[in-house]
Amino acid sequence: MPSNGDEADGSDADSALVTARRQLERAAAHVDVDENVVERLRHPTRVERVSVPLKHDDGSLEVYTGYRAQHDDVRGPYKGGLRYHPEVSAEECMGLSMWMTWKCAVMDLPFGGGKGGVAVNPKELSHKERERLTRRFAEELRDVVGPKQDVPAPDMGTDAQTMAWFMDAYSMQQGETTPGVVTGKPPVIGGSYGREEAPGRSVAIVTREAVDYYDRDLSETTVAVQGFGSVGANAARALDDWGANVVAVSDVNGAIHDPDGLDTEAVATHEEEPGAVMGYDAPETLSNEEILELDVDVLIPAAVGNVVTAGNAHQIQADLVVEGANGPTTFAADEILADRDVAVIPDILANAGGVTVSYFEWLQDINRRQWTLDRVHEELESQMLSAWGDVRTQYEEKDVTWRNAAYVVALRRVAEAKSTRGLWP
Ligand SMILES: NC(=O)C1=CN([C@@H]2O[C@H](COP(=O)(O)OP(=O)(O)OC[C@H]3O[C@@H](n4cnc5c(N)ncnc54)[C@H](OP(=O)(O)O)[C@@H]3O)[C@@H](O)[C@H]2O)C=CC1
Ligand SMILES: O=C(O)CCC(=O)C(=O)O
Repeated sequence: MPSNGDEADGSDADSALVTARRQLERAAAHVDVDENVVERLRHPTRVERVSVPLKHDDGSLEVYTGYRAQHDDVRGPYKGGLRYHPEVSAEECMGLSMWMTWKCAVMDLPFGGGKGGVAVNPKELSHKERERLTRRFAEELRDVVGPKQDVPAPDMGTDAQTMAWFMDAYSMQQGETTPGVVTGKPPVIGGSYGREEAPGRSVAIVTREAVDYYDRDLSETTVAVQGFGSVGANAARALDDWGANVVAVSDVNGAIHDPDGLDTEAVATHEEEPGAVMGYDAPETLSNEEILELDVDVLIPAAVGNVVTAGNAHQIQADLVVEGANGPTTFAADEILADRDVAVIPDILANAGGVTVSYFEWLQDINRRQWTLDRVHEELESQMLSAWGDVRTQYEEKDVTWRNAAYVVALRRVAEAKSTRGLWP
């Protein structure tokens, strides 16, 4: 049985599940929602745990463990990424799937929340091994996924190619090509233009809006981005393009810093060459801890969870933190930053461009149509501005943090859907 997270010791770097539950309970105090609904939402509907045997290139066999957590589907099919990372666990997937429920609701998308993955280090697998692992994982999940049931997408350690293999394996089992079973595919097989850059682009849009909200000028704003993968690199490049001064970025090996601004197009991304950021000729290198404490206006943690902690929250010098990663701020750090008046724009709003363009992709698949990149950008911009406006209204009306404001928007929508369907009083 997967752990339900109740045994957590309350230490700073809690699991995603424990943090997600604490955030839910804190936000529920600001919404008029039945306590039974809140109790129900503390638990996922289902967690599928599967064994994924992989025959390595050298003929040896290793059995990995894979998961798919399905949190809530009152607003539509479960939706969320698949992660390949050694620390993937049932509890992590449960927490991440809760965040997906709120993310889809904040964006007003007709989806619920899901998340899954395999506990594996994809960097240790060859291309062929990753393909065999993905095909087998898709076979094991065949009964719980589907275009109307649960629609996976890329996350850390997976990409468009992974989704292509997943879609092919699922389609072969169904006996028909089923592009809508996953999103984040290459455009040639039903993927959407712009999906790859979308979470980073939404981080950039929300950063731009927040900078404007606090009466700053983007061209005079310095930015540090931790993580130079799908989310971090695209956020950094969009902000650079829109005139911000991106002075530091990092990957797993460390950070590069140039107070005069980096040429972000010239820094190799995780996709172009994992671990290559330090190869850029910058005046200064920093550690991944130091980049978080750099004297910048905006900090964008876009790598892994639990990096802003009670241990460093007092040292964060940025007065705006925009969460590119899922769950980069611990519960305790969140409270410290709030006390210090550091604005934290939460993951469930900031990086929601990924799932939003996934929704566009799902629509394109159902209708067998392909949108242009310009249309995707336009629709994403409009959906992000609408969600930003909804959250800003709650932020101002309720005088709460940006995270609580986003939760208020999401929780109301989910609770209302439950009561309208007659699921709860
Ligand atoms: N992809 C998506 O669609 C979405 C992803 N997210 C979230 O964004 C975050 C990043 O995902 P994504 O960009 O897809 O992942 P990628 O695998 O594309 O990139 C991750 C980046 O973080 C770096 N990194 C890995 N571990 C560490 C570490 N311990 N310290 C500092 N840097 C590290 C990697 O370095 P290296 O290149 O050296 O490996 C890489 O640059 C995750 O929390 C994910 O859940 C959120 C919304 C959508
Ligand atoms: O595109 C999607 O369906 C989900 C992306 C995701 O996993 C996330 O936003 O964390």
